[in-house]
Amino acid sequence: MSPKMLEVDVSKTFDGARGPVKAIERIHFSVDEDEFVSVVGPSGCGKTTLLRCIAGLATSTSGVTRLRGAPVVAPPPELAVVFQDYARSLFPWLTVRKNVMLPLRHRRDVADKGRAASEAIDAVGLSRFADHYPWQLSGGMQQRVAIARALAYQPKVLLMDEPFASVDAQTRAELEDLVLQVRGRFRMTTVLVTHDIDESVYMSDTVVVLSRPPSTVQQVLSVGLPSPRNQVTTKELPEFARLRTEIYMAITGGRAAPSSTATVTVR
Ligand SMILES: Nc1ncnc2c1ncn2[C@@H]1O[C@H](COP(=O)(O)OP(=O)(O)OP(=O)(O)O)[C@@H](O)[C@H]1O
Repeated sequence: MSPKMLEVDVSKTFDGARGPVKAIERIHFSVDEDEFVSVVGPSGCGKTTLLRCIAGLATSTSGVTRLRGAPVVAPPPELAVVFQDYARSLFPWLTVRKNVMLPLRHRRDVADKGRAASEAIDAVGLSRFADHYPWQLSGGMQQRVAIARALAYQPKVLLMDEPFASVDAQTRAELEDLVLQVRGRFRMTTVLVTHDIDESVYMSDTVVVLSRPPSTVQQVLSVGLPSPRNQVTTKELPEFARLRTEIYMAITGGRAAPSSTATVTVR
């Protein structure tokens, strides 16, 4: 049997000022090729720490993450990360095109780097702005640039840490749909960390629900909603409401379920 695209097994204890801080007891789950997995959980349960360990940007205290069977000990070349803070992840003195091309300098296997950058910029709808600087763009457009940069890199695995948290609700919905479109086109395995339960259901094939810290995997839910997803009709489906309620109940330990219309965010 061929290995999973990602086999995540992370435990993490930090050296705090007042002794060890056990952030992650043990988080263990796997991700198939081309699968879209969201990770949700209560505030401070270690979502960012988990993503950093999967990306090889931090080391697990015990356990190991495997990418196609190989242990991740440093950031693997076939993996890209989109962070929440687009303002800090883009270089203000470089144009959109140059920002997008920057990581490609390490990719000897991408023959036509200019074309890869143009295709990614086009995919996020920013062709007209390729020669603009980030500070000439809105927040949502800057986050599109960060997504384009990850796409141009042509990663096998895309990790995203709260990528839409800093933009307004309408832009957020647009970016969610953009990621769903390009994910299919670029054939990527994707792991999304989010506070937003609705977003996790809307975007994913699978939702991994974490417990309070020191965190473990509390529940893994398959999302069988039809694709392509639609911001209105998908969210009206009874199955969407059932899943969001189940996740909400798991995270809050059974407090009253949300109404069917409010967006559910866990902080
Ligand atoms: N470098 C560090 N040193 C000590 N403790 C840390 C460090 N980084 C994170 N922690 C602790 O580990 C726990 C998990 O933090 P993390 O940021 O991964 O959680 P999170 O789920 O992403 O948080 P949020 O929901 O607020 O985004 C927290 O208790 C945090 O204080």
